[in-house]
Amino acid sequence: MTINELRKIMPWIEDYFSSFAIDPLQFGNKKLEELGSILGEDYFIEQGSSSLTFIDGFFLFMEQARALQQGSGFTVESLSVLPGHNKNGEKEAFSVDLKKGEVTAIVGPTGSGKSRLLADIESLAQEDTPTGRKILIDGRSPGDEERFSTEGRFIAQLSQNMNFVMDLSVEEFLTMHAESRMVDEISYIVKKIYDTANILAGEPFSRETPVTELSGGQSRALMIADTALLSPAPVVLIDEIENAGVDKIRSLELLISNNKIVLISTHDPLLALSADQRLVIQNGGISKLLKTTPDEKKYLKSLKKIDSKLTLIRNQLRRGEEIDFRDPLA
Ligand SMILES: Nc1ncnc2c1ncn2[C@@H]1O[C@H](COP(=O)(O)OP(=O)(O)OP(=O)(O)O)[C@@H](O)[C@H]1O
Repeated sequence: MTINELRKIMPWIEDYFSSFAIDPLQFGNKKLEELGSILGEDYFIEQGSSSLTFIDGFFLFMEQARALQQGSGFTVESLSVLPGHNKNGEKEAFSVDLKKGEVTAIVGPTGSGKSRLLADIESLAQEDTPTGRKILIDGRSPGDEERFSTEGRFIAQLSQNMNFVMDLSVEEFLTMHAESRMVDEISYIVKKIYDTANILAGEPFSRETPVTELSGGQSRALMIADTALLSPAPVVLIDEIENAGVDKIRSLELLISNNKIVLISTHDPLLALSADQRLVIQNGGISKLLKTTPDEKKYLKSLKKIDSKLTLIRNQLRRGEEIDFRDPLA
């Protein structure tokens, strides 16, 4: 195929050419293999490469881009947390298996070690963190490459503070992320994430807002929508969604609907009971694993009513209004 023909089916290959300072339009009717002799070996040596590496690299680039287009290529059926020890050095009693499509809440007093457990999973701990826990993916220990690679990471973490380091608008940020994921309909997915984030956020924001100017709740909402709709990561860790001023139940539903393994550290009864099960952490160690019972699920309905009433009052207070006492729950 000529370079023009290749560009037609894979427009993103232009990036590869530009990394060698080659303008593909200039050689559109040539074949890739001809570039070596047209430009000469010295040209490639000047670029710190060789014509052979240029050709080999092209095929590698194509393979990686294709893999990206088809998602991360990474599916995870289960994560296992093998016992470590609590803050007194006492061994945890059992290991925990987390499966695809399951939501697990992590509950326990302040300072008990909920964030530590999330951090162990995030770093795929191999007995090398303060808890001594070991994390297995689909029953096997991850290799160093999986643990330390910054590319194609399969765990997405939504932490309590979202700090953006780049001064881009919301639209530019989402477009850049969508481009890097090589999705086909960039403007469609950008709009979908933006609309969803605005539904989740307490206060709406515009596409032109610089990400660094978003409030805590708005940036959290943006990251939740982005993680649910664009990130291929099959594992999502959430640290205390409740303090962020986002619609927590909708956020959870959005993440669950994407068939991921979701772990959420929480002090919120509504979130804890929305999960399929909850891990109880005490003094740095996992002490219990409780399945959410049918009675608890039933109770969840009344909790939701109380919660929506609370949200209403919170919004009235925020808007500087007086509280409406007409509702029987008030
Ligand atoms: N098994 C352990 N061994 C040693 N240190 C631990 C262990 N588990 C947790 N810690 C440490 O205890 C401290 C508190 O833990 P962490 O921040 O995870 O608590 P938390 O439950 O998330 O608290 P909060 O609810 O306030 O966010 C951290 O410094 C953490 O590293």
